[in-house]
Amino acid sequence: MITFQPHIDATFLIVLVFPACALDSYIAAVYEHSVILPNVTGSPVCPDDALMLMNKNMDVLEEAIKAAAQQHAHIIVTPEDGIYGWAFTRDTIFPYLEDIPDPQVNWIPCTDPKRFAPAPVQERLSCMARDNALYVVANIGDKKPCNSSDPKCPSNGHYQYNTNVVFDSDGKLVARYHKYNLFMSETQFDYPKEPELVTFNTPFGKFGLFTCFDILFHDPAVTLVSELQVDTVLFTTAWMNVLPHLTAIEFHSAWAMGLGVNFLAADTHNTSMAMTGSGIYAPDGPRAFHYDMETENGHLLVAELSSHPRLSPAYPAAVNWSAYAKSVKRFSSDDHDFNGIIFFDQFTFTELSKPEGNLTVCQKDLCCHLSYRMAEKQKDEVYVLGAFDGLHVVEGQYYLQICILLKCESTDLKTCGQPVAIAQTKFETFSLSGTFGTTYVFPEVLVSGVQLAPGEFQVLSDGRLISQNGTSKPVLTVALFGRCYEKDPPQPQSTLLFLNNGAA
Ligand SMILES: CC(C)(CO)[C@@H](O)C(=O)NCCC(=O)NCCS
Repeated sequence: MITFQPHIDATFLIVLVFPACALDSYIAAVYEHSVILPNVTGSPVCPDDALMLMNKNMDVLEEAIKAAAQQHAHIIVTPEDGIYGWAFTRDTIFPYLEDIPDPQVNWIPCTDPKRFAPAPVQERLSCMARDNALYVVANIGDKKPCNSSDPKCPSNGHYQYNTNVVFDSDGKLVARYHKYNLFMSETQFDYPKEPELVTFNTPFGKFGLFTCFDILFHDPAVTLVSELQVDTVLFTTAWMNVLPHLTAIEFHSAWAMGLGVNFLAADTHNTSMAMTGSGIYAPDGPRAFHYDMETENGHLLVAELSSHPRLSPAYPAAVNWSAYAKSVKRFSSDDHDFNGIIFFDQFTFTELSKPEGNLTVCQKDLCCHLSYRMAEKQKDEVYVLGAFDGLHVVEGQYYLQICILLKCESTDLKTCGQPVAIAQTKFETFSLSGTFGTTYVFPEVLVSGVQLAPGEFQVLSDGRLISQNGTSKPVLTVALFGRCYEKDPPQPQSTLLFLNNGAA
């Protein structure tokens, strides 16, 4: 605090010389928001009605932001589509959009609201950040005028972008990111011509941001970490959970671990769309997470993180994901292999028929090895080990290599791979590995009730995902989710491609 005193005191000098002292750790908050949706209309509403709906959502976000500030949070992330929802056409979303300037203009909307007016949403978000003295991350819609000299200019004369914005603790706009990998239903938005690598520096580390479906692809997500070396990723999402391997908390925590970054994931909450699952994840495991399919309530998470997780002594040395698996021979024959489907992909499975054992299952270039011991083999539960090496083509195209241990939906082997949320079987130990042809592997562990198991498993430098003492809750899924980005079709994937290939 600068106090007005006639002499220059020590506090004043420190503030002058170190305007922001570096912090070794900071307090992060994410808010899972149960978004108030507009009525579905065929024609656009007027701007006042659009703002009224957005203000209702911002009323709720403001309470969460105040509560986070009371718990001394330095930054809070709020979800994708959290201010206006998602059921739009290009025309009906238009009244919800604002022209969001490049942050280089140095703008505090709260103190200078008319400079790029009309911008009531940016003004209010900026004031929430300023009044509560913390960074606020939100997802809103940007519109950018274009004209007929641009052959790609949409017919309404505007590009429309799904956009993350960040306001610092003075309320200044410090980052703007336009979503690149739009999900199939997002026909209301355009994608930017090139993926944007958006970062900003704070006294508590370097931050990068992207949105939802971006997490499945190389750009900008992987580049932000591997080349721009961000410490923490800010992630807004409206994630529709897919068991057994693509639930929000499971996949987002695995991405943080696989790439070795902090990851703040704020999910929209809407149980009818299977949207729930937010978290504060560090490279060595989750610090806080939330999954709730029982209520329609929002939920605030607050936890402390290291500002530079890669510098911490606990940070694991680089992992060679295939070292162990390539050094051993097959554990078991393929005599009892069978096929099954996980989320439209045909896996090769083999059953864990004994209470303990060593198994191998292969598909194409990928062999997966499992060593395990169950606490007790339950008669009414069946587990399998599975392998998949191929291009996933439904709701997007991306090349996968996956090793997975999962509980089948029933004792009928035909149900293996179908969603199941509850289990009874505890494992005393497991060790899973695979002969991956990629360095991008995300280690997943999901336990009964769709929960995470912080601190109950680890990755060894030879690529084994192990649990020495088992997890305290019964196992749903243990997986090594590998991504072979170089085998993907070109990015980004247009809506047209989804229309041609989208099954479901
Ligand atoms: C898990 C996944 C990828 C399976 O296809 C899918 O269910 C999913 O959550 N996709 C990302 C959703 C997204 O971008 N939402 C924003 C607009 S509604």
